[in-house]
Order: sequence, then structure tokens, then C-alpha cells
Amino acid sequence: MRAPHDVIERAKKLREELNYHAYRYYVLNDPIITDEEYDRMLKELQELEKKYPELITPDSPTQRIGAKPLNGFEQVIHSSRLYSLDNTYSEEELKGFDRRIKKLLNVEQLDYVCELKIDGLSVTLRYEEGILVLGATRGDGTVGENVTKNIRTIKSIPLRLRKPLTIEIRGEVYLPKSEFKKINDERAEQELPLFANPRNAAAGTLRQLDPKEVAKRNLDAFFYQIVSPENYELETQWEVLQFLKEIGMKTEPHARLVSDISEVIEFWKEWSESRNNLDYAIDGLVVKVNRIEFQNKLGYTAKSPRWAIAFKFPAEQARTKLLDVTFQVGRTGVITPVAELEPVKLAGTIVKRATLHNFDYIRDRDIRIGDTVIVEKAGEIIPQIVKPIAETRSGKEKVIEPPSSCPVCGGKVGKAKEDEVALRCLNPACPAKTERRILLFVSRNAMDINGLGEKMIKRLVHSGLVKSPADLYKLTPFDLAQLGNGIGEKTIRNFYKELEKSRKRPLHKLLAGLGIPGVGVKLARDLAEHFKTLDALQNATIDQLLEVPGIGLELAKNIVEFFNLPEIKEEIEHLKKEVNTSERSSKKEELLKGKKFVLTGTLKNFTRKEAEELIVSLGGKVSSSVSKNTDFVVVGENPGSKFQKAKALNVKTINEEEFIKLIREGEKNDIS
Ligand SMILES: NC(=O)c1ccc[n+]([C@@H]2O[C@H](COP(=O)([O-])OP(=O)(O)OC[C@H]3O[C@@H](n4cnc5c(N)ncnc54)[C@H](O)[C@@H]3O)[C@@H](O)[C@H]2O)c1
Ligand SMILES: [Zn+2]
Repeated sequence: MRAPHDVIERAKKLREELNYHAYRYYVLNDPIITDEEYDRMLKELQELEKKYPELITPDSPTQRIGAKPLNGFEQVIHSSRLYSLDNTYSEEELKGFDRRIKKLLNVEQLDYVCELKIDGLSVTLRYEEGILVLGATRGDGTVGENVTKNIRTIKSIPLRLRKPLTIEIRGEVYLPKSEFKKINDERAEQELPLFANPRNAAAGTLRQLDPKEVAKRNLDAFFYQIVSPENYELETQWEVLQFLKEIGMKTEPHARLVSDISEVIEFWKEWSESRNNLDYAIDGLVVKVNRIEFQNKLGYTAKSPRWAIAFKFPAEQARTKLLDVTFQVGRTGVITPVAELEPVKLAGTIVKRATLHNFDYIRDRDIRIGDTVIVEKAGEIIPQIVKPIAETRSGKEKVIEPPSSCPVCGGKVGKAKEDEVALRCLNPACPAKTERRILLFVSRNAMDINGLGEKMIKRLVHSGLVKSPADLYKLTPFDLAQLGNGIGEKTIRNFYKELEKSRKRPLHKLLAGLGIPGVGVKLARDLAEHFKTLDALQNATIDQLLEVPGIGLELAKNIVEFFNLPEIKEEIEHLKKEVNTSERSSKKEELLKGKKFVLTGTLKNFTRKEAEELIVSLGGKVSSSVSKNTDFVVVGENPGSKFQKAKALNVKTINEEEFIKLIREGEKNDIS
């Protein structure tokens, strides 16, 4: 039967759309539709192609997986293909899968292994005689990217196996949720686009060209597959998992062996509920036929194994009404439209507001006030509006117009650069901008001026007393007292104490507080270390900036541009008169010299990585196990066995507060 014209057109449209979104997802790591929407379109195309096989083109998204490797990495031709997985969101379809393969195998009963489906990206590792020699991404399944150097930075991946095997092992690299949240917080602070979910963040991280940058983010990995398991006398997937553990690979600890599809469904229900308790994102289960002999009999389609299926959890989405749109003005004047929603329950919390990103986003999706919309929470980030449901419109919905003037100061709005998506308030003196700039300047990672809360900053800015960070240093007690209510003598005294301390902070703190586009806490440190003084950095050329690891051309240009802005030049002249502008670090590096630290449990103010970096920057050492030679064990929440061991060995333990004290000590010494 020949496909009718409209079907041909529809298939073409779907192919184009799917290819575009696959490109955004796999190559740019920046999807703009949800996985559920993508999967729905893919299913529609699959069904059309099933009915009219002549519609299948070699480039159809139903025939291929992933994407071509990025330029910049050496290509790796895989020894055997890496496949994608078929997926379903429905119990009925899962039962259909069970019936189908039992029929194909001609058996009554089947064992399955249920594994949690980690939302990361697949990698394949090659060990030769026990030594890690290659790590590669999946790419398009046939050709991947050689990311060995980046893989080596992942601490849980052994560089040497417990047995001297030559073996190829596959698994999933992921970014822990806590780390994902931290990276997005940093990006939000810098007004950089956020990663949509941990998977995109993990892919964006592993596919960076600079392993040093990769090492700074705590990627982790789980493994679940061995190529040619028969060669190691393994007969089932369950044995594969045990074997992987034996040779030193990390496997996901919740996998379960079951003997019936109903148990799979039970397991799926359990995890749909408790998925949020894990520190890694999972988007479903992977259900695998346990016997490898059966797997081999079933084989593969163009895209995926016939012996496995991803049984996905429903997306964390809900429908609600868009009541209104308000506007938030950021530090650089970016105006973000915010959806005010009829409160709705989503993944256990009540959501009232969600981001609409920018006005192009609104226009592309034709979102209107009064619409019924889909809100989604992806991972841990702020909820976003996915799209309106146009069918439910009454005709009274209102088109959302970008504001013609700044909602805070009434100033002119426009785009800073022609190709920019964001709309900005162009008034350099906009109080909303000033407020945000001051907030950044006084924050803990920057100048750390305690005792200056959001409210007080608001009052200082609105009274006109503070127009820039340097103005903080010119405030008189009289100015402060004048602000009225709640600002007593004690508050004022405390403020001056903190302000004085901040004058002597090292350069990297100042840099972190200036709001240089694209420069977060870590880069601020790197820049300070490299250039030593603010003068040197201010006068740095693009070439000199490129010498700093982690700084690319785009960023270097932005930094130069930033320091050339007349208002920034002026601001810096003022600041130079008030605060230290050099990175004096000699004494600081001595502070913890030779001291050995072990960390256990979760800290509230730092990630593990940050704490480790701090210790190292102060001359200390961090090791992973407690011994008699350990000087301090820093104990966070829910400490592990290291805490017991420390007590048993009589090693000094300190809590987070004491740890912070120790470090503050470092900063004081550094500046005195
Ligand atoms: N939103 C978008 O624009 C967009 C675009 C393209 C693709 N996607 C999404 O990407 C997905 C398709 O991507 P895909 O081809 O990588 O497939 P997939 O992520 O759905 O499933 C296959 C992958 O699962 C991973 N996996 C995790 N745990 C596993 C385990 N225990 N055993 C085996 N594999 C495991 C492996 O990396 C494997 O490659 C779909 O869910 C689709 O919605 C979204
Ligand atoms: Zn404004």
C-alpha cells in the first residue's frame, strides 16, 4: 500500500523535527523539549514507518542513535556497536514485551534483571591486562569520541582492575544531583544558561576538551555490561554484575533479579516513589533478559537490543493554569519572565512559579496568560513551563508582551548585542541591577561581608546611598542609622567589623564578587593565582588570558570587554582605594602545611570537592582513609565508618563549624 500524500508529509515533518531535537540533545547538550515529547514523536514516526515501510529513510531517527562525534576529540571505532534502548512508559506495553519475547524464545517463564536506568551517558572502557587504556563515548553507536583523559579523572573508575584481564566494559557516567545543583547555581549566578538536567550536564562535562576542568566536577559512573561475556564464562546478566564488582568496577547497588514480569512492575512502582532519595537521577528501569544465551538468540534491531527495554517513570510534569507573568531583573539587567501559576503539586512540592526563560521562548511556544500549561521539574532545577495546551483555549487568553520599559526602574530596555536572546534593562543605574551586584559582592564566596542581609541591601540601594560595591566602604554610621527600623547600634557595629575584615581579602574573593561574565568561584581563583594583582588582570590581553587553563577564546574576549567598560573602570578605581587587590598567598599556603585530613559525611557549606580544594590550597593533604597519621577527620552529616575508625584510633575529629573556623583562621593569617 502506498502512503497517502499527507502521511508522507507528516513523516517528513517528524523526521525533521526529531533530527533537530536529537542534534540539540546529543550535540549541544541543550534540549528544548521534554524526553516524553521526543519519545511521543518518535513513536508516531515508528508507527507510520511500520505501516508504510517505504517511508523509512537511512537517516530516519528510528534507524540510528545518538549523534556524530564532536570535532576536537579523536574518533574511536567501537569493537562492537553500542545500542540505544527501546522504551515504554506503560505497564501494558511492558507486558506486551514480555509476551512477545517469550513467544520468540518459545518459553513459559523468563528471569529478568531490573536495573535502575541512570540518567547519564554511556561510555565504553577498554582494559588491557588489567590496565585502563581507552575510554570512549557512545557517539552514534559505531563511532564515538576518545575521552580517555577525562575518564581517568573519575575517581571511582579503577585505572587497574583487580584481575589482569583484557576486557571491554560498558556503563554510564553521571553527575551526582548535588553536583548538578551546584553547577547550575554557579551558572545562574553568572547568568549563564542552565543545564536542563543532570544528563546534559554530565555530557557537557565529559565532552570538555580540558581534563583539568573535568576533574573539578565530581563525575561518577556505574557499570553494567561486558562485551562477549562468554569469554569470561558468564552465563547470565546477574553473573555479569557480580563479576564486575569482583574485578573492581562500581555497579548500581539496587539491581534486582526477578522471575516474573509482575515483579518488574512492582519494582518500578517502588522506585517511581523513592527515586528522589538517590543522589543520582534515574529516569526508569532497564529490564533485561537474564540468560545471555537467550539474549543472543533475540539479537538486535537497527537501534536497540530485542532482549531489553527501558521502562521509564512518568515525567515530573503537571498541568496548571498560567495566571500572570511577572518580570525579574538580574545583575546584568537581564529581564526574565516568570510564570505565576495556580498552585499545583509536582514531585512532592507545591509549585507556584516557574521560569519562562526569555521572550523568544514564549514566542516560539506561543504561551499566553490564561493558558493551561505543562510545568516540569527536571532534576532539581527550578520548574519551567514546557508548553501551553492550545486545545483548551477559550479565546480570552492574552498574548505576553515584553515590557517596553524596565519593570523596576522604568528605564529603557533592549538587547545588549544583536544576536542576544535576552532582553535587558539598559539603565546602568537600575536599582534592581545594583541590588543584585551588591548581593553577589557580599556573598560568602566573594567578599563575605556577613551581617548585610538582603533587606538591608535593598534599603541601602533604594535610599540612593549605595550605587556600587565601592560605596559600601564609604557609608557612615549616620547613613546607616538613618535607614531606620531594626538597624540598631549592634547591627552597625557588626557591619563595620565585617566590612573591615573584607578589605583584606585575597584577590580571588574580590574577583568572584565583581560579576565578570562567565567567571565563577573556581575561575576567579585561577585568574587570581595566574595574574597575582588586579592591575595585571585588568591589563591582560586576550592571549595572556588564554594561558589560564579553562579559559577559551569567547571567555577571554568577554573578560577583556568587561574590564574596558567605562563604568567598570570607574568602579575598580574606587575599589582600589578601599580594598586589597593582590593575591598574597605565601602565609596562607603554610597554614595547614603537612596536616593530613580525612572527610566523612555531608557538609552543609561545601561539596566534598570544594572542601578538598580548600584544604589543599592551604597546604594540607586529603586522604580517603583514616590512619594513625591523620591529623583531622572532618565529620559532616551522616558520617560513614571513617568516623568510627577515627574514634577507635583516637584521631582528632572536628565538625563543620570547627572546620570553617580553621579556614577562616587561614584567611586572617593570610591578610595580616
Ligand atoms: N528532549 C529531547 O530533545 C531529546 C532528543 C533526543 C533524545 N532524547 C531522549 O533521549 C533518550 C534516547 O536516548 P538514548 O538513545 O541515549 O537512549 P536512552 O537514554 O533512553 O536509553 C539507552 C541508554 O540508557 C543508558 N543506561 C542507563 N542505565 C542502563 C543500564 N542499567 N543498562 C543499559 N543501559 C543503561 C545507556 O547509556 C544507554 O545507552 C530518549 O529518552 C529521548 O527521550 C530527548
Ligand atoms: Zn531597570
